[in-house]
Amino acid sequence: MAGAEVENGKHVQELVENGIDLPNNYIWESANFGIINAHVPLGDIPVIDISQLTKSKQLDQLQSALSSWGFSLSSWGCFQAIIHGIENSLVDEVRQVAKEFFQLPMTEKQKYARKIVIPDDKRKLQYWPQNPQSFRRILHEYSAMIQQTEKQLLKAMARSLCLEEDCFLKKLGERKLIDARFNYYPPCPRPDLALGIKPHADGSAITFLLQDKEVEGLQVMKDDQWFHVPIVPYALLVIVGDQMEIMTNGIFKSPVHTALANSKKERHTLAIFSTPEPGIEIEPVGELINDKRPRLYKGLKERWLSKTWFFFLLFQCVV
Ligand SMILES: O=C(O)CCC(=O)C(=O)O
Ligand SMILES: [Fe+2]
Repeated sequence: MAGAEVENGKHVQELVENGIDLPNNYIWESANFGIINAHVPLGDIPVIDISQLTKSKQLDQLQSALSSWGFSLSSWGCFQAIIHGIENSLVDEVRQVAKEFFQLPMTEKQKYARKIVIPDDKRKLQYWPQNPQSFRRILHEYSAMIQQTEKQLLKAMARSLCLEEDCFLKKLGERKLIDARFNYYPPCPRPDLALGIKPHADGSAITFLLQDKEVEGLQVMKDDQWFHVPIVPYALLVIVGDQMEIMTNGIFKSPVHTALANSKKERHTLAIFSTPEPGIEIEPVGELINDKRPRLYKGLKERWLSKTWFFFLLFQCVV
């Protein structure tokens, strides 16, 4: 599914191509999240070697990156995964086809536009671009690798909470979904006024975010303060999603994050969202509910309220 904000029938990419100034309804105003600030402190986001998650040191790192116990100890809810088993060459290929896709004429991109992509029992290959030609092969390989990493990670996350290692995997169901969203942020005439992506928490169980190789823009909120997320070459930013927050009864928090636009440079990112099997209602793990920690649900996080400066492409990869 290709998706975008549309202004007078034009996508933001076309607004940029036609040299149109920022329309008023792209101006970001929020009572809750304040003004756009490109100069926030650098976040000390943990960097974790995924290949070592069987070791207790890395498991402790994982726990401290993700676990918030009560009010005294808060966590990032995300970390930079390195040595994740996905070859740098494949990551480069993914970036390359994403760039090529967004450079195609709008009419070509719109061939893949769908209002909704309903989960089915097979990959929705017909909605995946055939142009660039290697797009399908590369996305297929990449999503298969991500699935392996995800499995390893979900087990480690469970172990870090002293839970049976398959417990999250079981809760998400045998037919959980993997969605891939290619985000494209064209240069924006007023990045001080319009956001790339508005503050939100992901509705997934976990998200694997491949950041742009060079152009920064992501900010994450911790203790009510925004932090800038650095680019770690070839790392995947693993972000706790709302479903994981629910499964862990609020011990792992899904962090609010946002992406700024850039006045000169375009920016590409790829978010892979792992979500529960459709129809499954996610509940907290029983062992994480007790007298000290009653069953806790966070309400829905801030939803998408105003228009944002990006263009995306969403695919269902694996079921
Ligand atoms: O592009 C980014 O840096 C963030 C993307 C994101 O948060 C999302 O797609 O949910
Ligand atoms: Fe997100």
